[in-house]
Amino acid sequence: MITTCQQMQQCEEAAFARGISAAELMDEAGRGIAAVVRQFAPRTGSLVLFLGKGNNAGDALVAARELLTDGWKVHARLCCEPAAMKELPRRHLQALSGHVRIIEDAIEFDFPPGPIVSLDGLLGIGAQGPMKLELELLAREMNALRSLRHAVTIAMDIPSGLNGDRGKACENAVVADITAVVAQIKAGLLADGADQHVGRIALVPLRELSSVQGDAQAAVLTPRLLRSWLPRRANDMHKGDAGRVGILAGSPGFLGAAELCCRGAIRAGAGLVTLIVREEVYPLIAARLPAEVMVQPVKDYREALDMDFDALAIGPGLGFAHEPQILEILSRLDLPVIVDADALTMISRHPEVMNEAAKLPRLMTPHPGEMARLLRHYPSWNGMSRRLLVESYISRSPGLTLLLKGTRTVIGTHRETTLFNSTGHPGMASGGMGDVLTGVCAAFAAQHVPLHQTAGLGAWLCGRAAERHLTLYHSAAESLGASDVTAHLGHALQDLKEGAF
Ligand SMILES: NC(=O)C1=CN([C@@H]2O[C@H](COP(=O)(O)OP(=O)(O)OC[C@H]3O[C@@H](n4cnc5c(N)ncnc54)[C@H](O)[C@@H]3O)[C@@H](O)[C@H]2O)[C@@H](O)CC1
Repeated sequence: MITTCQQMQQCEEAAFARGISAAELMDEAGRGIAAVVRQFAPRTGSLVLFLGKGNNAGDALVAARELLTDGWKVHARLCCEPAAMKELPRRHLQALSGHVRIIEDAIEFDFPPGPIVSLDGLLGIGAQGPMKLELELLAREMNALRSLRHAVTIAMDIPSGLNGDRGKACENAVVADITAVVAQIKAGLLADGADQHVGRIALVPLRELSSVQGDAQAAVLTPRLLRSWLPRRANDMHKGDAGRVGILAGSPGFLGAAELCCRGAIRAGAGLVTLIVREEVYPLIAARLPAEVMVQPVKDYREALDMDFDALAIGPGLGFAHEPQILEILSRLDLPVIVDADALTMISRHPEVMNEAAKLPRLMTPHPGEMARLLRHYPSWNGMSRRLLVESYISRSPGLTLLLKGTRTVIGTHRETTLFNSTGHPGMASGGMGDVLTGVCAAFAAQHVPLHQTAGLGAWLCGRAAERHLTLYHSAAESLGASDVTAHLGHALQDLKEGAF
Protein backbone atom coordinates (compact mmCIF):
# COMPACT_ATOMS: atom_id res chain seq x y z
CA MET A 1 0.00 0.00 0.00
CA ILE A 2 1.16 3.56 -0.72
CA THR A 3 0.49 5.77 2.31
CA THR A 4 0.89 9.30 3.56
CA CYS A 5 2.93 9.91 6.70
CA GLN A 6 -0.27 10.70 8.56
CA GLN A 7 -1.89 7.42 7.52
CA MET A 8 1.24 5.63 8.72
CA GLN A 9 1.14 7.44 12.04
CA GLN A 10 -2.54 6.54 12.46
CA CYS A 11 -1.70 2.92 11.79
CA GLU A 12 1.02 3.08 14.46
CA GLU A 13 -1.43 4.65 16.93
CA ALA A 14 -3.87 1.82 16.27
CA ALA A 15 -1.10 -0.71 16.96
CA PHE A 16 -0.25 1.06 20.23
CA ALA A 17 -3.95 0.91 21.18
CA ARG A 18 -3.82 -2.87 20.63
CA GLY A 19 -1.02 -3.07 23.18
CA ILE A 20 1.93 -3.13 20.78
CA SER A 21 4.84 -1.04 22.05
CA ALA A 22 6.96 1.36 20.02
CA ALA A 23 10.03 -0.53 21.27
CA GLU A 24 8.78 -3.79 19.72
CA LEU A 25 8.10 -2.07 16.40
CA MET A 26 11.50 -0.44 16.44
CA ASP A 27 13.19 -3.74 17.17
CA GLU A 28 11.52 -5.40 14.20
CA ALA A 29 12.28 -2.40 11.97
CA GLY A 30 15.93 -2.26 13.03
CA ARG A 31 16.45 -5.98 12.48
CA GLY A 32 14.92 -5.66 9.01
CA ILE A 33 17.16 -2.71 8.20
CA ALA A 34 20.21 -4.72 9.31
CA ALA A 35 19.14 -7.39 6.80
CA VAL A 36 18.96 -4.69 4.11
CA VAL A 37 22.53 -3.61 4.96
CA ARG A 38 23.68 -7.24 4.74
CA GLN A 39 22.10 -7.64 1.29
CA PHE A 40 23.57 -4.49 -0.22
CA ALA A 41 26.86 -4.28 1.70
CA PRO A 42 27.89 -7.87 2.36
CA ARG A 43 31.52 -6.97 3.19
CA THR A 44 31.85 -5.38 6.62
CA GLY A 45 33.69 -2.11 7.20
CA SER A 46 32.86 1.23 8.80
CA LEU A 47 29.25 1.98 9.68
CA VAL A 48 28.48 5.65 10.32
CA LEU A 49 25.20 6.49 12.04
CA PHE A 50 23.81 9.98 11.48
CA LEU A 51 21.34 10.43 14.33
CA GLY A 52 18.51 12.88 14.85
CA LYS A 53 16.38 13.17 17.97
CA GLY A 54 13.47 10.93 17.03
CA ASN A 55 12.68 7.25 16.55
CA ASN A 56 14.22 7.28 13.08
CA ALA A 57 17.55 7.39 14.94
CA GLY A 58 16.31 4.45 17.03
CA ASP A 59 15.90 2.34 13.88
CA ALA A 60 19.51 3.10 12.90
CA LEU A 61 20.76 2.21 16.39
CA VAL A 62 18.92 -1.13 16.49
CA ALA A 63 20.30 -1.96 13.03
CA ALA A 64 23.81 -1.09 14.27
CA ARG A 65 23.33 -3.31 17.33
CA GLU A 66 22.50 -6.24 15.01
CA LEU A 67 25.42 -5.50 12.67
CA LEU A 68 28.04 -5.21 15.42
CA THR A 69 28.24 -8.98 15.67
CA ASP A 70 28.96 -9.20 11.92
CA GLY A 71 32.14 -7.19 12.48
CA TRP A 72 31.13 -3.66 11.52
CA LYS A 73 32.98 -0.82 13.28
CA VAL A 74 30.26 1.58 14.36
CA HIS A 75 30.63 5.36 14.49
CA ALA A 76 28.00 7.99 15.20
CA ARG A 77 27.41 11.66 14.41
CA LEU A 78 24.93 13.22 16.81
CA CYS A 79 22.80 16.30 16.19
CA CYS A 80 22.38 17.00 19.90
CA GLU A 81 23.31 15.83 23.39
CA PRO A 82 21.92 12.33 24.01
CA ALA A 83 19.72 13.79 26.76
CA ALA A 84 17.81 15.76 24.10
CA MET A 85 16.89 12.60 22.15
CA LYS A 86 13.55 10.82 22.47
CA GLU A 87 13.53 8.09 25.08
CA LEU A 88 13.87 5.05 22.80
CA PRO A 89 16.82 6.20 20.70
CA ARG A 90 18.48 7.54 23.86
CA ARG A 91 18.16 4.13 25.51
CA HIS A 92 19.53 2.34 22.45
CA LEU A 93 22.47 4.73 22.25
CA GLN A 94 23.20 4.15 25.92
CA ALA A 95 23.02 0.38 25.48
CA LEU A 96 25.59 0.60 22.69
CA SER A 97 28.04 2.80 24.60
CA GLY A 98 31.45 1.21 24.47
CA HIS A 99 30.65 -0.15 20.98
CA VAL A 100 29.97 3.13 19.18
CA ARG A 101 32.57 5.78 18.61
CA ILE A 102 31.09 9.28 18.62
CA ILE A 103 32.91 11.35 15.99
CA GLU A 104 32.95 15.08 15.26
CA ASP A 105 33.43 15.17 11.50
CA ALA A 106 32.92 12.16 9.23
CA ILE A 107 34.71 13.79 6.27
CA GLU A 108 37.91 14.38 8.19
CA PHE A 109 37.75 11.08 10.06
CA ASP A 110 40.40 8.54 9.09
CA PHE A 111 38.31 5.45 8.34
CA PRO A 112 40.36 2.33 7.63
CA PRO A 113 40.33 1.01 4.04
CA GLY A 114 37.14 -0.90 3.24
CA PRO A 115 33.50 -0.10 2.67
CA ILE A 116 31.89 2.87 4.42
CA VAL A 117 28.13 2.72 4.94
CA SER A 118 26.18 5.71 6.28
CA LEU A 119 22.83 5.14 7.96
CA ASP A 120 20.58 8.17 7.70
CA GLY A 121 18.65 8.25 10.99
CA LEU A 122 18.13 12.01 11.04
CA LEU A 123 14.44 12.30 10.19
CA GLY A 124 11.60 9.96 9.30
CA ILE A 125 7.85 10.43 9.19
CA GLY A 126 7.96 12.76 12.20
CA ALA A 127 9.66 15.52 10.18
CA GLN A 128 7.96 18.90 10.36
CA GLY A 129 8.86 21.39 7.63
CA PRO A 130 12.33 21.88 6.16
CA MET A 131 15.32 20.54 8.10
CA LYS A 132 16.61 22.78 10.88
CA LEU A 133 20.21 23.89 10.54
CA GLU A 134 21.76 21.31 12.89
CA LEU A 135 20.27 18.48 10.81
CA GLU A 136 20.96 20.15 7.49
CA LEU A 137 24.65 20.31 8.37
CA LEU A 138 24.69 16.59 9.12
CA ALA A 139 22.79 15.80 5.92
CA ARG A 140 25.35 17.85 3.99
CA GLU A 141 28.15 15.92 5.66
CA MET A 142 26.49 12.61 4.78
CA ASN A 143 26.17 13.68 1.15
CA ALA A 144 29.81 14.76 1.10
CA LEU A 145 30.88 11.41 2.55
CA ARG A 146 28.97 9.79 -0.29
CA SER A 147 30.38 11.90 -3.09
CA LEU A 148 33.97 12.32 -1.83
CA ARG A 149 34.59 8.98 -0.09
CA HIS A 150 32.10 6.89 -2.12
CA ALA A 151 30.24 5.84 1.02
CA VAL A 152 27.00 3.92 0.48
CA THR A 153 24.12 5.82 2.05
CA ILE A 154 21.14 3.90 3.39
CA ALA A 155 18.19 6.03 4.51
CA MET A 156 15.85 4.82 7.25
CA ASP A 157 12.24 5.07 6.05
CA ILE A 158 12.60 8.39 4.17
CA PRO A 159 15.77 10.23 3.07
CA SER A 160 16.04 13.12 5.53
CA GLY A 161 14.92 16.38 4.00
CA LEU A 162 12.57 14.72 1.49
CA ASN A 163 8.89 15.36 2.08
CA GLY A 164 7.34 11.97 2.73
CA ASP A 165 4.00 12.87 1.13
CA ARG A 166 4.90 15.01 -1.87
CA GLY A 167 8.50 13.97 -2.51
CA LYS A 168 9.83 17.51 -2.62
CA ALA A 169 13.42 17.76 -1.41
CA CYS A 170 14.67 20.65 0.69
CA GLU A 171 18.17 22.01 0.22
CA ASN A 172 20.85 19.49 1.20
CA ALA A 173 18.31 16.68 1.54
CA VAL A 174 20.05 13.34 1.91
CA VAL A 175 20.94 11.51 -1.29
CA ALA A 176 20.48 7.82 -0.48
CA ASP A 177 21.64 4.87 -2.54
CA ILE A 178 19.06 2.71 -0.84
CA THR A 179 16.00 3.67 1.18
CA ALA A 180 14.96 1.01 3.68
CA VAL A 181 11.28 1.83 3.96
CA VAL A 182 9.62 0.75 7.18
CA ALA A 183 6.25 -1.05 7.03
CA GLN A 184 4.62 0.75 4.05
CA ILE A 185 5.77 2.82 1.06
CA LYS A 186 5.38 6.55 1.69
CA ALA A 187 3.82 8.35 -1.30
CA GLY A 188 6.57 10.96 -1.58
CA LEU A 189 9.17 8.30 -2.38
CA LEU A 190 7.50 7.66 -5.73
CA ALA A 191 7.03 11.27 -6.79
CA ASP A 192 8.79 12.59 -9.87
CA GLY A 193 12.09 14.11 -8.82
CA ALA A 194 12.35 12.05 -5.61
CA ASP A 195 14.36 9.25 -7.30
CA GLN A 196 17.63 11.12 -6.99
CA HIS A 197 17.25 11.09 -3.19
CA VAL A 198 15.55 7.72 -2.73
CA GLY A 199 17.61 5.36 -4.89
CA ARG A 200 16.79 1.67 -4.53
CA ILE A 201 13.68 0.97 -2.44
CA ALA A 202 13.89 -1.94 0.03
CA LEU A 203 10.65 -2.53 1.91
CA VAL A 204 11.03 -3.77 5.49
CA PRO A 205 7.63 -5.18 6.43
CA LEU A 206 6.36 -4.93 10.02
CA ARG A 207 3.80 -7.57 11.03
CA GLU A 208 1.74 -5.20 13.18
CA LEU A 209 1.69 -2.42 10.60
CA SER A 210 0.73 -4.54 7.61
CA SER A 211 -2.77 -3.23 7.05
CA VAL A 212 -3.12 0.47 6.51
CA GLN A 213 -5.28 2.99 4.67
CA GLY A 214 -3.75 4.36 1.50
CA ASP A 215 -3.57 4.38 -2.27
CA ALA A 216 -4.42 0.87 -3.46
CA GLN A 217 -4.26 1.90 -7.14
CA ALA A 218 -0.46 1.72 -7.12
CA ALA A 219 2.13 -0.70 -5.75
CA VAL A 220 5.89 -1.07 -5.53
CA LEU A 221 7.35 -4.29 -6.96
CA THR A 222 8.64 -6.60 -4.28
CA PRO A 223 9.29 -10.37 -4.32
CA ARG A 224 6.27 -10.75 -2.05
CA LEU A 225 4.09 -9.41 -4.87
CA LEU A 226 6.03 -10.93 -7.76
CA ARG A 227 6.68 -14.44 -6.51
CA SER A 228 3.27 -15.83 -7.36
CA TRP A 229 3.48 -14.33 -10.86
CA LEU A 230 6.55 -16.39 -11.72
CA PRO A 231 5.39 -19.61 -13.42
CA ARG A 232 6.31 -22.74 -11.47
CA ARG A 233 7.73 -25.33 -13.82
CA ALA A 234 5.87 -28.62 -13.99
CA ASN A 235 8.03 -31.69 -13.45
CA ASP A 236 7.03 -33.12 -16.81
CA MET A 237 7.21 -29.99 -18.94
CA HIS A 238 9.13 -29.84 -22.21
CA LYS A 239 10.78 -27.02 -24.14
CA GLY A 240 7.58 -26.17 -26.02
CA ASP A 241 5.78 -25.59 -22.70
CA ALA A 242 8.47 -23.12 -21.62
CA GLY A 243 7.54 -20.75 -24.43
CA ARG A 244 8.60 -20.23 -28.03
CA VAL A 245 9.99 -16.72 -28.44
CA GLY A 246 10.49 -15.01 -31.80
CA ILE A 247 12.74 -11.96 -31.91
CA LEU A 248 12.83 -9.45 -34.76
CA ALA A 249 15.97 -7.46 -34.06
CA GLY A 250 19.37 -6.51 -35.42
CA SER A 251 20.60 -4.76 -38.52
CA PRO A 252 24.12 -3.95 -39.80
CA GLY A 253 25.88 -1.97 -37.05
CA PHE A 254 23.32 -2.99 -34.42
CA LEU A 255 23.88 -6.71 -34.06
CA GLY A 256 24.69 -6.55 -30.34
CA ALA A 257 21.15 -5.38 -29.56
CA ALA A 258 19.74 -8.57 -31.08
CA GLU A 259 22.28 -10.69 -29.24
CA LEU A 260 21.50 -9.12 -25.85
CA CYS A 261 17.78 -9.52 -26.44
CA CYS A 262 18.26 -13.24 -27.22
CA ARG A 263 20.45 -13.73 -24.14
CA GLY A 264 17.81 -12.05 -21.97
CA ALA A 265 15.11 -14.39 -23.29
CA ILE A 266 17.24 -17.49 -22.72
CA ARG A 267 18.27 -16.55 -19.17
CA ALA A 268 14.69 -15.70 -18.20
CA GLY A 269 13.60 -19.22 -19.07
CA ALA A 270 12.27 -19.26 -22.65
CA GLY A 271 12.07 -22.82 -24.01
CA LEU A 272 12.98 -21.93 -27.59
CA VAL A 273 14.38 -18.66 -28.91
CA THR A 274 14.45 -17.83 -32.62
CA LEU A 275 16.03 -14.69 -34.00
CA ILE A 276 14.44 -13.58 -37.27
CA VAL A 277 16.75 -11.50 -39.44
CA ARG A 278 16.90 -10.31 -43.01
CA GLU A 279 18.90 -12.55 -45.32
CA GLU A 280 21.69 -9.99 -45.65
CA VAL A 281 22.13 -9.88 -41.85
CA TYR A 282 22.23 -13.66 -41.38
CA PRO A 283 25.95 -14.23 -42.16
CA LEU A 284 26.92 -11.30 -39.95
CA ILE A 285 25.08 -12.49 -36.87
CA ALA A 286 24.71 -16.26 -36.96
CA ALA A 287 28.17 -17.07 -35.57
CA ARG A 288 28.10 -14.63 -32.66
CA LEU A 289 24.86 -15.79 -31.06
CA PRO A 290 24.67 -18.10 -28.05
CA ALA A 291 24.39 -21.76 -28.99
CA GLU A 292 20.81 -21.93 -27.70
CA VAL A 293 19.49 -19.43 -30.28
CA MET A 294 18.09 -20.47 -33.67
CA VAL A 295 18.40 -17.99 -36.50
CA GLN A 296 15.80 -17.73 -39.21
CA PRO A 297 16.72 -15.64 -42.27
CA VAL A 298 13.76 -14.02 -44.08
CA LYS A 299 13.29 -12.02 -47.28
CA ASP A 300 10.36 -10.15 -45.71
CA TYR A 301 9.75 -9.72 -41.97
CA ARG A 302 6.06 -10.49 -42.55
CA GLU A 303 7.02 -14.15 -42.88
CA ALA A 304 6.99 -14.07 -39.06
CA LEU A 305 3.18 -13.78 -39.21
CA ASP A 306 3.02 -17.43 -40.28
CA MET A 307 5.60 -18.79 -37.83
CA ASP A 308 4.74 -20.70 -34.70
CA PHE A 309 5.55 -18.59 -31.63
CA ASP A 310 3.97 -17.88 -28.23
CA ALA A 311 5.28 -14.30 -28.14
CA LEU A 312 7.31 -11.94 -30.29
CA ALA A 313 9.82 -9.21 -29.41
CA ILE A 314 10.26 -6.48 -32.00
CA GLY A 315 12.64 -3.58 -32.16
CA PRO A 316 16.17 -3.78 -30.68
CA GLY A 317 18.65 -2.60 -33.31
CA LEU A 318 16.08 -3.21 -36.03
CA GLY A 319 16.67 -0.07 -38.10
CA PHE A 320 14.03 1.61 -40.26
CA ALA A 321 14.67 0.16 -43.69
CA HIS A 322 11.62 -2.11 -43.59
CA GLU A 323 9.20 0.00 -41.59
CA PRO A 324 5.98 -0.92 -43.48
CA GLN A 325 6.59 -4.64 -42.86
CA ILE A 326 7.08 -4.07 -39.14
CA LEU A 327 4.03 -1.82 -38.87
CA GLU A 328 1.92 -4.48 -40.53
CA ILE A 329 3.07 -7.09 -38.02
CA LEU A 330 2.40 -4.71 -35.12
CA SER A 331 -1.14 -4.03 -36.28
CA ARG A 332 -2.06 -7.60 -37.26
CA LEU A 333 -0.31 -10.23 -35.16
CA ASP A 334 -2.70 -11.72 -32.63
CA LEU A 335 0.04 -12.74 -30.19
CA PRO A 336 1.69 -10.95 -27.25
CA VAL A 337 4.28 -8.60 -28.73
CA ILE A 338 6.99 -6.76 -26.79
CA VAL A 339 7.58 -3.50 -28.66
CA ASP A 340 10.87 -1.73 -28.06
CA ALA A 341 13.45 0.66 -29.52
CA ASP A 342 13.09 1.31 -33.28
CA ALA A 343 9.63 -0.28 -33.35
CA LEU A 344 8.52 2.35 -30.80
CA THR A 345 9.85 5.12 -32.98
CA MET A 346 7.87 3.65 -35.89
CA ILE A 347 4.73 3.82 -33.74
CA SER A 348 5.46 7.43 -32.85
CA ARG A 349 5.57 8.18 -36.61
CA HIS A 350 2.43 6.13 -37.27
CA PRO A 351 0.29 6.27 -34.11
CA GLU A 352 -2.71 4.85 -36.01
CA VAL A 353 -1.05 1.43 -35.72
CA MET A 354 -1.85 1.33 -32.05
CA ASN A 355 -5.49 2.19 -32.72
CA GLU A 356 -5.70 -0.81 -35.02
CA ALA A 357 -3.98 -2.96 -32.40
CA ALA A 358 -5.83 -1.44 -29.41
CA LYS A 359 -7.25 -4.75 -28.26
CA LEU A 360 -4.22 -6.89 -29.11
CA PRO A 361 -1.75 -7.85 -26.38
CA ARG A 362 1.12 -5.39 -26.65
CA LEU A 363 3.83 -4.43 -24.15
CA MET A 364 5.59 -1.19 -25.08
CA THR A 365 8.87 -0.50 -23.25
CA PRO A 366 9.96 3.09 -24.04
CA HIS A 367 12.79 4.93 -22.33
CA PRO A 368 12.03 8.61 -21.56
CA GLY A 369 13.27 9.78 -24.99
CA GLU A 370 11.09 7.27 -26.84
CA MET A 371 8.18 8.15 -24.55
CA ALA A 372 8.59 11.84 -25.42
CA ARG A 373 8.32 10.90 -29.12
CA LEU A 374 5.18 8.86 -28.48
CA LEU A 375 3.68 11.78 -26.59
CA ARG A 376 4.22 14.31 -29.39
CA HIS A 377 0.62 13.56 -30.36
CA TYR A 378 -0.69 14.53 -26.93
CA PRO A 379 0.57 18.08 -26.30
CA SER A 380 -2.12 18.72 -23.68
CA TRP A 381 -0.45 16.11 -21.44
CA ASN A 382 2.68 18.27 -21.03
CA GLY A 383 3.63 18.64 -17.40
CA MET A 384 1.84 15.50 -16.22
CA SER A 385 3.63 13.25 -13.73
CA ARG A 386 5.16 9.99 -15.02
CA ARG A 387 2.42 8.00 -13.35
CA LEU A 388 -0.35 10.07 -14.89
CA LEU A 389 1.29 9.91 -18.32
CA VAL A 390 1.43 6.13 -18.18
CA GLU A 391 -2.14 5.87 -16.89
CA SER A 392 -3.39 8.28 -19.57
CA TYR A 393 -1.56 6.52 -22.40
CA ILE A 394 -2.95 3.10 -21.60
CA SER A 395 -6.47 4.27 -20.86
CA ARG A 396 -7.67 3.91 -24.46
CA SER A 397 -6.00 0.62 -25.36
CA PRO A 398 -7.37 -2.33 -23.40
CA GLY A 399 -4.68 -4.67 -24.72
CA LEU A 400 -1.75 -2.40 -23.98
CA THR A 401 0.78 -2.51 -21.17
CA LEU A 402 3.20 0.40 -20.99
CA LEU A 403 6.52 0.10 -19.18
CA LEU A 404 8.16 3.51 -18.92
CA LYS A 405 11.83 2.88 -18.20
CA GLY A 406 13.86 5.06 -15.89
CA THR A 407 15.33 5.17 -12.40
CA ARG A 408 11.86 4.38 -11.13
CA THR A 409 10.31 2.36 -13.94
CA VAL A 410 6.52 2.77 -14.04
CA ILE A 411 4.19 0.11 -15.47
CA GLY A 412 0.54 0.57 -16.39
CA THR A 413 -2.20 -1.57 -17.90
CA HIS A 414 -5.86 -0.71 -18.33
CA ARG A 415 -7.76 -1.52 -15.10
CA GLU A 416 -4.62 -2.77 -13.30
CA THR A 417 -2.69 -1.36 -10.36
CA THR A 418 0.10 0.96 -11.50
CA LEU A 419 3.45 -0.61 -10.63
CA PHE A 420 6.70 1.11 -9.62
CA ASN A 421 9.95 -0.82 -9.79
CA SER A 422 12.23 -0.89 -6.76
CA THR A 423 15.45 -2.48 -8.09
CA GLY A 424 18.50 -1.32 -10.05
CA HIS A 425 21.31 1.23 -9.68
CA PRO A 426 22.98 3.96 -11.73
CA GLY A 427 25.40 1.43 -13.26
CA MET A 428 22.47 0.50 -15.48
CA ALA A 429 22.78 3.82 -17.27
CA SER A 430 24.57 2.19 -20.20
CA GLY A 431 23.66 0.83 -23.62
CA GLY A 432 21.95 -2.51 -24.10
CA MET A 433 20.00 -2.71 -20.83
CA GLY A 434 16.71 -2.16 -22.65
CA ASP A 435 17.50 -4.92 -25.15
CA VAL A 436 17.99 -7.37 -22.29
CA LEU A 437 14.72 -6.29 -20.67
CA THR A 438 12.85 -6.86 -23.95
CA GLY A 439 14.20 -10.40 -24.20
CA VAL A 440 13.37 -11.13 -20.55
CA CYS A 441 9.81 -9.86 -21.02
CA ALA A 442 9.40 -11.92 -24.20
CA ALA A 443 10.33 -15.06 -22.25
CA PHE A 444 7.60 -14.49 -19.66
CA ALA A 445 5.00 -13.46 -22.23
CA ALA A 446 5.76 -16.68 -24.15
CA GLN A 447 5.04 -18.61 -20.95
CA HIS A 448 1.58 -17.01 -20.99
CA VAL A 449 2.24 -14.66 -18.07
CA PRO A 450 -0.15 -11.69 -18.49
CA LEU A 451 1.73 -8.69 -19.89
CA HIS A 452 1.25 -6.56 -16.78
CA GLN A 453 2.91 -9.21 -14.66
CA THR A 454 5.47 -9.89 -17.39
CA ALA A 455 6.54 -6.25 -17.26
CA GLY A 456 6.75 -6.30 -13.46
CA LEU A 457 8.87 -9.44 -13.42
CA GLY A 458 11.13 -8.14 -16.19
CA ALA A 459 11.80 -4.77 -14.56
CA TRP A 460 12.48 -6.20 -11.10
CA LEU A 461 14.68 -9.05 -12.33
CA CYS A 462 16.89 -6.92 -14.59
CA GLY A 463 17.47 -4.42 -11.77
CA ARG A 464 18.20 -7.15 -9.27
CA ALA A 465 20.59 -8.91 -11.70
CA ALA A 466 22.49 -5.63 -12.03
CA GLU A 467 22.74 -5.42 -8.23
CA ARG A 468 23.92 -9.01 -7.99
CA HIS A 469 26.85 -8.27 -10.29
CA LEU A 470 28.15 -5.72 -7.77
CA THR A 471 27.85 -7.83 -4.65
CA LEU A 472 28.91 -11.18 -6.12
CA TYR A 473 32.05 -9.87 -7.77
CA HIS A 474 32.84 -7.00 -5.42
CA SER A 475 32.51 -4.91 -8.55
CA ALA A 476 31.82 -1.19 -9.10
CA ALA A 477 28.64 0.13 -10.70
CA GLU A 478 30.69 1.96 -13.32
CA SER A 479 31.90 -1.28 -14.88
CA LEU A 480 28.51 -2.93 -15.31
CA GLY A 481 27.58 -3.92 -18.87
CA ALA A 482 24.30 -5.27 -20.22
CA SER A 483 25.84 -8.73 -20.74
CA ASP A 484 26.60 -8.81 -16.98
CA VAL A 485 22.89 -8.39 -16.37
CA THR A 486 22.08 -11.40 -18.55
CA ALA A 487 24.73 -13.40 -16.67
CA HIS A 488 23.05 -12.73 -13.31
CA LEU A 489 19.41 -13.24 -14.24
CA GLY A 490 19.59 -16.69 -12.65
CA HIS A 491 20.68 -15.19 -9.32
CA ALA A 492 17.94 -12.59 -9.57
CA LEU A 493 15.32 -15.26 -10.23
CA GLN A 494 16.49 -17.20 -7.20
CA ASP A 495 16.43 -14.02 -5.06
CA LEU A 496 12.87 -13.44 -6.19
CA LYS A 497 11.85 -16.96 -5.21
CA GLU A 498 13.56 -16.71 -1.83
CA GLY A 499 12.25 -13.21 -1.05
CA ALA A 500 15.28 -10.91 -1.11
CA PHE A 501 14.62 -7.19 -0.70
N1 LIG B 1 6.75 5.28 16.02
C1 LIG B 1 6.95 3.98 15.88
O1 LIG B 1 6.37 3.20 16.54
C2 LIG B 1 7.92 3.50 14.89
C3 LIG B 1 8.77 4.38 14.27
N2 LIG B 1 9.69 3.98 13.45
C4 LIG B 1 10.68 4.93 12.95
O2 LIG B 1 10.52 6.16 13.56
C5 LIG B 1 10.29 7.18 12.60
C6 LIG B 1 9.34 8.17 13.15
O3 LIG B 1 9.84 8.56 14.39
P1 LIG B 1 9.45 9.93 15.08
O4 LIG B 1 7.99 10.08 15.09
O5 LIG B 1 10.16 9.98 16.36
O6 LIG B 1 9.97 11.01 14.09
P2 LIG B 1 11.44 11.31 13.49
O7 LIG B 1 12.42 10.31 13.84
O8 LIG B 1 11.17 11.63 12.09
O9 LIG B 1 11.91 12.61 14.27
C7 LIG B 1 11.04 13.54 14.77
C8 LIG B 1 11.81 14.46 15.67
O10 LIG B 1 12.73 15.19 14.91
C9 LIG B 1 12.68 16.56 15.21
N3 LIG B 1 12.26 17.27 14.01
C10 LIG B 1 11.06 17.22 13.37
N4 LIG B 1 11.09 17.98 12.27
C11 LIG B 1 12.32 18.50 12.20
C12 LIG B 1 12.95 19.37 11.28
N5 LIG B 1 12.33 19.85 10.21
N6 LIG B 1 14.25 19.71 11.47
C13 LIG B 1 14.90 19.24 12.55
N7 LIG B 1 14.35 18.42 13.45
C14 LIG B 1 13.08 18.05 13.28
C15 LIG B 1 11.75 16.72 16.37
O11 LIG B 1 12.55 16.71 17.53
C16 LIG B 1 10.89 15.49 16.33
O12 LIG B 1 10.54 15.02 17.60
C17 LIG B 1 9.79 6.47 11.39
O13 LIG B 1 10.02 7.20 10.21
C18 LIG B 1 10.55 5.18 11.47
O14 LIG B 1 11.86 5.37 10.96
C19 LIG B 1 9.99 2.57 13.31
O15 LIG B 1 10.87 2.25 14.33
C20 LIG B 1 8.75 1.72 13.43
C21 LIG B 1 8.00 2.05 14.64
